[in-house]
Amino acid sequence: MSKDSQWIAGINAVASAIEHDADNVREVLLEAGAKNPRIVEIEGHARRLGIDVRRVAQQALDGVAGGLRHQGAVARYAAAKTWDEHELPALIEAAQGRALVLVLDGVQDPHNLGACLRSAAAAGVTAVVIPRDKAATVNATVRKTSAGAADRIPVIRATNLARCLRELQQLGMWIYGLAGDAEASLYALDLTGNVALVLGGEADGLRRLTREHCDRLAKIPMPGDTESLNVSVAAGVALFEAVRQRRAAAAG
Ligand SMILES: C[S@@+](CC[C@H](N)C(=O)[O-])C[C@H]1O[C@@H](n2cnc3c(N)ncnc32)[C@H](O)[C@@H]1O
Repeated sequence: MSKDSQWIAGINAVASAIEHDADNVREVLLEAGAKNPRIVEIEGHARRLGIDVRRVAQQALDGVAGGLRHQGAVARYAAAKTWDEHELPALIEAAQGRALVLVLDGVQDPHNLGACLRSAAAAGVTAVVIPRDKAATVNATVRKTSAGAADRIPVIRATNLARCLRELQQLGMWIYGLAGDAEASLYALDLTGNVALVLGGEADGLRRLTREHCDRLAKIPMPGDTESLNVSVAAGVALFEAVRQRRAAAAG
Protein backbone atom coordinates (compact mmCIF):
# COMPACT_ATOMS: atom_id res chain seq x y z
CA MET A 1 0.00 0.00 0.00
CA SER A 2 1.29 3.46 -0.81
CA LYS A 3 2.26 5.59 2.15
CA ASP A 4 -0.45 8.12 1.42
CA SER A 5 -3.20 5.67 2.27
CA GLN A 6 -4.03 3.37 5.18
CA TRP A 7 -6.60 0.77 6.16
CA ILE A 8 -9.37 1.79 8.50
CA ALA A 9 -11.42 -0.92 10.15
CA GLY A 10 -14.83 -1.32 11.72
CA ILE A 11 -18.38 -0.66 10.61
CA ASN A 12 -18.65 2.83 12.14
CA ALA A 13 -15.28 3.99 10.83
CA VAL A 14 -15.94 2.72 7.29
CA ALA A 15 -19.54 4.01 7.21
CA SER A 16 -18.42 7.40 8.53
CA ALA A 17 -15.58 7.69 6.01
CA ILE A 18 -18.00 6.92 3.17
CA GLU A 19 -20.63 9.30 4.51
CA HIS A 20 -18.36 12.23 5.31
CA ASP A 21 -15.33 11.86 3.12
CA ALA A 22 -16.13 9.55 0.20
CA ASP A 23 -13.55 11.21 -2.05
CA ASN A 24 -10.79 9.82 0.15
CA VAL A 25 -12.10 6.24 0.27
CA ARG A 26 -10.04 4.30 -2.27
CA GLU A 27 -11.71 0.89 -1.87
CA VAL A 28 -13.93 -1.02 0.53
CA LEU A 29 -13.52 -4.69 1.49
CA LEU A 30 -16.45 -6.46 3.12
CA GLU A 31 -16.66 -9.95 4.53
CA ALA A 32 -17.97 -12.51 2.05
CA GLY A 33 -21.38 -13.77 3.11
CA ALA A 34 -21.85 -11.18 5.87
CA LYS A 35 -25.53 -10.25 6.06
CA ASN A 36 -25.32 -7.64 8.81
CA PRO A 37 -27.73 -4.93 7.59
CA ARG A 38 -25.12 -2.21 8.22
CA ILE A 39 -22.59 -4.02 6.02
CA VAL A 40 -25.20 -4.36 3.30
CA GLU A 41 -25.96 -0.65 3.73
CA ILE A 42 -22.24 0.23 3.43
CA GLU A 43 -22.01 -1.89 0.29
CA GLY A 44 -24.97 -0.16 -1.34
CA HIS A 45 -23.88 3.32 -0.30
CA ALA A 46 -20.31 2.80 -1.53
CA ARG A 47 -21.45 1.34 -4.85
CA ARG A 48 -23.85 4.24 -5.44
CA LEU A 49 -20.90 6.62 -4.91
CA GLY A 50 -18.77 4.69 -7.39
CA ILE A 51 -16.32 3.35 -4.79
CA ASP A 52 -14.66 0.04 -5.57
CA VAL A 53 -16.27 -2.59 -3.26
CA ARG A 54 -15.23 -6.23 -2.93
CA ARG A 55 -16.44 -9.13 -0.80
CA VAL A 56 -13.44 -11.07 0.54
CA ALA A 57 -12.76 -13.89 3.00
CA GLN A 58 -12.56 -13.04 6.71
CA GLN A 59 -8.85 -14.01 6.74
CA ALA A 60 -8.11 -11.38 4.12
CA LEU A 61 -9.82 -8.76 6.29
CA ASP A 62 -7.87 -9.94 9.36
CA GLY A 63 -4.67 -9.48 7.35
CA VAL A 64 -5.30 -5.91 6.24
CA ALA A 65 -6.87 -4.82 9.55
CA GLY A 66 -3.58 -5.67 11.26
CA GLY A 67 -5.10 -6.56 14.63
CA LEU A 68 -7.87 -3.95 14.66
CA ARG A 69 -11.40 -5.27 15.24
CA HIS A 70 -12.90 -4.93 11.76
CA GLN A 71 -16.46 -6.32 12.22
CA GLY A 72 -16.39 -7.43 8.56
CA ALA A 73 -15.61 -4.03 7.05
CA VAL A 74 -12.36 -2.28 6.13
CA ALA A 75 -11.57 0.54 3.75
CA ARG A 76 -8.40 1.82 2.16
CA TYR A 77 -8.43 5.44 2.97
CA ALA A 78 -6.27 8.35 1.94
CA ALA A 79 -4.02 9.32 4.84
CA ALA A 80 -5.37 12.00 7.16
CA LYS A 81 -4.44 15.52 6.22
CA THR A 82 -1.66 16.70 8.45
CA TRP A 83 -2.03 20.19 9.82
CA ASP A 84 0.81 22.50 10.51
CA GLU A 85 1.13 24.73 13.60
CA HIS A 86 1.43 27.70 11.28
CA GLU A 87 -2.17 27.12 10.13
CA LEU A 88 -3.53 27.84 13.63
CA PRO A 89 -3.70 31.67 13.37
CA ALA A 90 -5.78 31.52 10.18
CA LEU A 91 -8.15 28.96 11.72
CA ILE A 92 -8.61 31.15 14.80
CA GLU A 93 -9.10 34.30 12.78
CA ALA A 94 -11.76 32.57 10.67
CA ALA A 95 -13.70 31.78 13.87
CA GLN A 96 -14.27 35.53 14.35
CA GLY A 97 -13.84 35.80 18.10
CA ARG A 98 -15.55 32.50 18.87
CA ALA A 99 -12.69 30.06 18.41
CA LEU A 100 -12.86 26.96 20.58
CA VAL A 101 -9.62 24.99 20.76
CA LEU A 102 -9.07 21.74 22.64
CA VAL A 103 -5.48 21.20 23.82
CA LEU A 104 -4.48 17.74 25.05
CA ASP A 105 -1.30 17.68 27.09
CA GLY A 106 0.03 14.18 26.61
CA VAL A 107 -2.94 11.85 26.19
CA GLN A 108 -1.36 8.42 25.70
CA ASP A 109 -4.23 6.08 24.97
CA PRO A 110 -5.39 6.13 21.31
CA HIS A 111 -8.93 5.26 22.43
CA ASN A 112 -9.00 8.30 24.71
CA LEU A 113 -7.59 10.52 21.96
CA GLY A 114 -10.18 9.17 19.52
CA ALA A 115 -12.99 9.78 22.02
CA CYS A 116 -11.72 13.34 22.65
CA LEU A 117 -11.66 14.04 18.91
CA ARG A 118 -15.16 12.65 18.50
CA SER A 119 -16.49 14.97 21.24
CA ALA A 120 -14.45 17.86 19.87
CA ALA A 121 -15.96 17.45 16.41
CA ALA A 122 -19.44 17.18 17.89
CA ALA A 123 -18.84 20.42 19.81
CA GLY A 124 -17.72 22.15 16.61
CA VAL A 125 -14.19 22.98 17.74
CA THR A 126 -11.91 25.16 15.64
CA ALA A 127 -8.94 22.83 16.16
CA VAL A 128 -7.39 20.29 18.51
CA VAL A 129 -3.75 20.66 19.54
CA ILE A 130 -1.68 17.66 20.64
CA PRO A 131 2.06 17.44 21.37
CA ARG A 132 4.25 16.09 18.61
CA ASP A 133 6.13 13.79 21.04
CA LYS A 134 5.31 11.53 23.97
CA ALA A 135 1.60 11.40 23.20
CA ALA A 136 -0.80 9.35 21.12
CA THR A 137 -0.85 10.43 17.51
CA VAL A 138 -3.61 10.11 14.90
CA ASN A 139 -3.33 6.51 13.76
CA ALA A 140 -5.89 4.03 12.46
CA THR A 141 -7.13 3.20 15.99
CA VAL A 142 -7.67 6.88 16.73
CA ARG A 143 -9.45 7.41 13.43
CA LYS A 144 -11.69 4.44 14.15
CA THR A 145 -12.44 5.44 17.75
CA SER A 146 -13.13 9.00 16.67
CA ALA A 147 -15.80 7.71 14.24
CA GLY A 148 -14.22 9.71 11.44
CA ALA A 149 -13.81 12.93 13.45
CA ALA A 150 -10.01 12.72 13.21
CA ASP A 151 -10.40 13.43 9.50
CA ARG A 152 -12.95 16.18 9.81
CA ILE A 153 -11.30 18.56 12.27
CA PRO A 154 -7.85 20.13 12.21
CA VAL A 155 -5.57 18.16 14.55
CA ILE A 156 -2.40 20.15 15.00
CA ARG A 157 0.77 18.58 16.39
CA ALA A 158 2.71 21.17 18.36
CA THR A 159 6.46 20.78 18.66
CA ASN A 160 6.46 22.75 21.92
CA LEU A 161 3.12 22.90 23.70
CA ALA A 162 4.07 25.75 26.08
CA ARG A 163 5.16 27.90 23.16
CA CYS A 164 1.96 27.05 21.32
CA LEU A 165 -0.11 28.16 24.35
CA ARG A 166 1.80 31.48 24.41
CA GLU A 167 1.04 31.94 20.72
CA LEU A 168 -2.63 31.21 21.34
CA GLN A 169 -2.63 33.88 24.06
CA GLN A 170 -1.05 36.34 21.66
CA LEU A 171 -3.86 35.55 19.22
CA GLY A 172 -6.35 36.68 21.87
CA MET A 173 -7.34 33.29 23.28
CA TRP A 174 -8.14 32.66 26.95
CA ILE A 175 -6.32 29.55 28.09
CA TYR A 176 -8.22 27.51 30.66
CA GLY A 177 -6.59 24.42 32.18
CA LEU A 178 -8.81 21.66 33.51
CA ALA A 179 -7.52 20.23 36.77
CA GLY A 180 -9.40 18.34 39.46
CA ASP A 181 -7.47 20.14 42.24
CA ALA A 182 -8.30 23.68 41.03
CA GLU A 183 -10.24 26.07 43.27
CA ALA A 184 -12.43 27.60 40.57
CA SER A 185 -15.33 25.76 38.99
CA LEU A 186 -15.59 25.28 35.23
CA TYR A 187 -19.13 26.64 35.52
CA ALA A 188 -17.83 30.02 36.75
CA LEU A 189 -15.76 30.59 33.59
CA ASP A 190 -16.91 32.65 30.65
CA LEU A 191 -16.39 30.28 27.73
CA THR A 192 -18.15 32.36 25.08
CA GLY A 193 -15.19 34.05 23.36
CA ASN A 194 -11.88 32.80 22.00
CA VAL A 195 -11.19 29.93 24.39
CA ALA A 196 -8.66 27.09 24.61
CA LEU A 197 -9.50 24.25 27.00
CA VAL A 198 -6.39 22.37 28.13
CA LEU A 199 -6.58 18.84 29.52
CA GLY A 200 -3.86 16.59 30.84
CA GLY A 201 -2.80 13.02 30.20
CA GLU A 202 -4.15 9.92 31.90
CA ALA A 203 -1.43 9.41 34.50
CA ASP A 204 0.17 12.76 35.16
CA GLY A 205 -2.52 15.30 34.34
CA LEU A 206 -1.36 18.76 33.25
CA ARG A 207 2.41 19.20 33.26
CA ARG A 208 3.83 21.99 35.42
CA LEU A 209 4.86 24.16 32.47
CA THR A 210 1.46 23.70 30.87
CA ARG A 211 -0.28 24.77 34.11
CA GLU A 212 1.91 27.86 34.25
CA HIS A 213 0.80 28.88 30.78
CA CYS A 214 -2.90 28.76 31.64
CA ASP A 215 -4.76 31.99 32.44
CA ARG A 216 -6.87 30.04 34.92
CA LEU A 217 -7.28 26.52 36.19
CA ALA A 218 -10.75 25.14 36.79
CA LYS A 219 -12.27 21.93 38.03
CA ILE A 220 -15.35 20.01 37.09
CA PRO A 221 -16.97 19.66 40.51
CA MET A 222 -17.52 15.98 41.37
CA PRO A 223 -19.95 15.36 44.22
CA GLY A 224 -19.17 11.64 44.18
CA ASP A 225 -16.15 9.85 45.61
CA THR A 226 -13.88 9.53 42.53
CA GLU A 227 -10.36 10.87 42.13
CA SER A 228 -10.74 12.08 38.55
CA LEU A 229 -12.72 11.71 35.38
CA ASN A 230 -11.43 9.95 32.31
CA VAL A 231 -9.82 12.62 30.10
CA SER A 232 -12.30 12.11 27.27
CA VAL A 233 -15.24 12.47 29.66
CA ALA A 234 -13.71 15.63 31.16
CA ALA A 235 -13.14 16.99 27.64
CA GLY A 236 -16.77 16.27 26.74
CA VAL A 237 -18.09 18.00 29.86
CA ALA A 238 -15.90 21.09 29.33
CA LEU A 239 -16.55 21.36 25.58
CA PHE A 240 -20.28 21.07 25.96
CA GLU A 241 -20.33 23.63 28.76
CA ALA A 242 -18.73 25.97 26.21
CA VAL A 243 -21.37 24.97 23.64
CA ARG A 244 -24.16 25.60 26.19
CA GLN A 245 -22.79 29.06 27.08
CA ARG A 246 -22.34 30.03 23.43
CA ARG A 247 -25.89 29.01 22.59
CA ALA A 248 -27.26 30.93 25.57
CA ALA A 249 -25.23 34.01 24.57
CA ALA A 250 -26.42 33.78 20.96
CA ALA A 251 -30.04 33.46 22.08
CA GLY A 252 -29.56 36.72 24.03
C1 LIG B 1 -7.43 11.05 34.25
S1 LIG B 1 -7.19 12.74 34.50
C2 LIG B 1 -5.56 12.82 35.17
C3 LIG B 1 -5.49 12.42 36.59
C4 LIG B 1 -4.11 12.65 37.12
N1 LIG B 1 -3.83 11.66 38.12
C5 LIG B 1 -3.89 14.05 37.68
O1 LIG B 1 -3.10 14.15 38.58
O2 LIG B 1 -4.42 15.02 37.17
C6 LIG B 1 -6.89 13.39 32.91
C7 LIG B 1 -7.28 14.83 32.74
O3 LIG B 1 -8.71 14.96 32.74
C8 LIG B 1 -9.07 16.22 33.30
N2 LIG B 1 -9.92 15.99 34.47
C9 LIG B 1 -10.28 14.81 35.00
N3 LIG B 1 -11.10 15.00 36.05
C10 LIG B 1 -11.27 16.33 36.18
C11 LIG B 1 -12.03 17.18 37.05
N4 LIG B 1 -12.80 16.70 38.02
N5 LIG B 1 -11.96 18.52 36.88
C12 LIG B 1 -11.20 19.04 35.89
N6 LIG B 1 -10.48 18.29 35.04
C13 LIG B 1 -10.52 16.97 35.17
C14 LIG B 1 -7.77 16.93 33.66
O4 LIG B 1 -7.41 17.81 32.61
C15 LIG B 1 -6.79 15.79 33.80
O5 LIG B 1 -5.47 16.21 33.59
